[in-house]
Amino acid sequence: MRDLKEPGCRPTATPCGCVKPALETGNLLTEPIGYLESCFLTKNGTPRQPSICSHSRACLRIRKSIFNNPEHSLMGLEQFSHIWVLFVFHKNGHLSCKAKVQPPRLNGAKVGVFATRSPHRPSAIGLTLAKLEKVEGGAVYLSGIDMIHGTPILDIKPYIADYDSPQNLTDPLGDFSSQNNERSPKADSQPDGKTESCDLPQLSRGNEPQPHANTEEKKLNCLEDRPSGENNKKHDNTAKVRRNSPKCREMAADLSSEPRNDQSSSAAEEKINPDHLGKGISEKGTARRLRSGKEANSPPENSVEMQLEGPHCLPSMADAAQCSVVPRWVTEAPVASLQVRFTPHAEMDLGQLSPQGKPDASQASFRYFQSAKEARRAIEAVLSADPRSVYRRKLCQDRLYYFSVDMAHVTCWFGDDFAEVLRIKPAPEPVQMTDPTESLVSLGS
Ligand SMILES: C[S@@+](CC[C@H](N)C(=O)[O-])C[C@H]1O[C@@H](n2cnc3c(N)ncnc32)[C@H](O)[C@@H]1O
Repeated sequence: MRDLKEPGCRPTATPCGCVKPALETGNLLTEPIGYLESCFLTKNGTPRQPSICSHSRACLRIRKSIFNNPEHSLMGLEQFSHIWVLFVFHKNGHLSCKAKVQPPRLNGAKVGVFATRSPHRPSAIGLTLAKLEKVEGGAVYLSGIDMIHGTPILDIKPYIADYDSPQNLTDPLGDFSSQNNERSPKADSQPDGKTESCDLPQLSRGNEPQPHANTEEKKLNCLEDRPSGENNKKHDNTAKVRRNSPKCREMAADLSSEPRNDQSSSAAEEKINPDHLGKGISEKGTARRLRSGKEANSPPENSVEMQLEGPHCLPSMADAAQCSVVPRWVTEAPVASLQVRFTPHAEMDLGQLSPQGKPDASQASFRYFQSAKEARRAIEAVLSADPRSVYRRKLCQDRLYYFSVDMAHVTCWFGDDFAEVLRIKPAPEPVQMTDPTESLVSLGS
């Protein structure tokens, strides 16, 4: 095998005397294709993964400095339902070099940064799967996002289930479709020309294509290998619940993390024993969480390691190649979803924020949400996933929490298993997106 030498930081000279292009060394200076206009104004209250808040919305306008005719670069994209968005965590404050981080889902326990979706990573690059609402000229309209207003976008690519979802690569024995004696077409054509890839159309699904659902399905295929008929039956029911609930998708999604905070409590010192990081399909725990958020809350924080033990399904590497596997600490993390309630005052406040397009002179109006009801749903989704950092959750539990989504500036507080919205005021105007003259983004340190 050829020796791969560390390329070092400096560009090298080629025989012709030119400087070796940055692409060769990977030391990229790249230019954002655009800056996101997002309903989330600050990091506070921005969901940790796109699946948490399907009502969240954003717009990306391709910059004219990238393509003279931005609309040309988007031709054909409208035929896809979802796109990958690559972006820079530009509000991290500094570049992070912590090898271990503390995902909020693990409530203080640490894990390697590359095993998480933490924004704090050596190359501050984020990857989000967003729903493509529409393409209009040189602009792309998205929903289900987890990026803040002004985020520099490096690239977008279509989501193609056949390429991007491991279970679409093979069709192992024991999958649901064969069990039901129905062969499912790989792709269903939709009237609008979009192609929706779904292996299991006979199972009930939400209103919108759910790329994440495929991952769940493959996990279930693994579980089918379990010998007990009873288990299989249970799992069958679970499968249906999981597909129908957006919460299911959210659970596996929340792997974001915070940089280690030395002020945090001793629980933050909890470490995950690598021996316990077994890859397992955590059907049981997931079902338990779905049945009762409170129940899921019950294991004490220091039982994280215990929960990592005893996987229900330990696929071999061959199995793993056929299905998407996540460790149990992702699906069985000790942080449950919260109940969300609004005080009468907050309800009244919300009613006073008028929907977009029908502004009352005396009222603020939403830019991204179509109604106060939609805004309410978004606020509920954000809060039920508990957007607080581990530090805030543990040491500042009784402090008020603020965040802004679209035109709503929300004040709330948290109890043990609930979040209560106290006030909703008009948020400050977001910064207008203008094309900066200097926009080269240096990736990494
Ligand atoms: C955990 S990251 C996950 C992002 C992406 N889905 C991924 O997996 O790479 C999402 C969090 O990053 C933070 N965030 C979003 N946009 C950001 C930006 N432009 N700069 C810094 N932090 C950002 C928000 O606090 C949000 O909750």
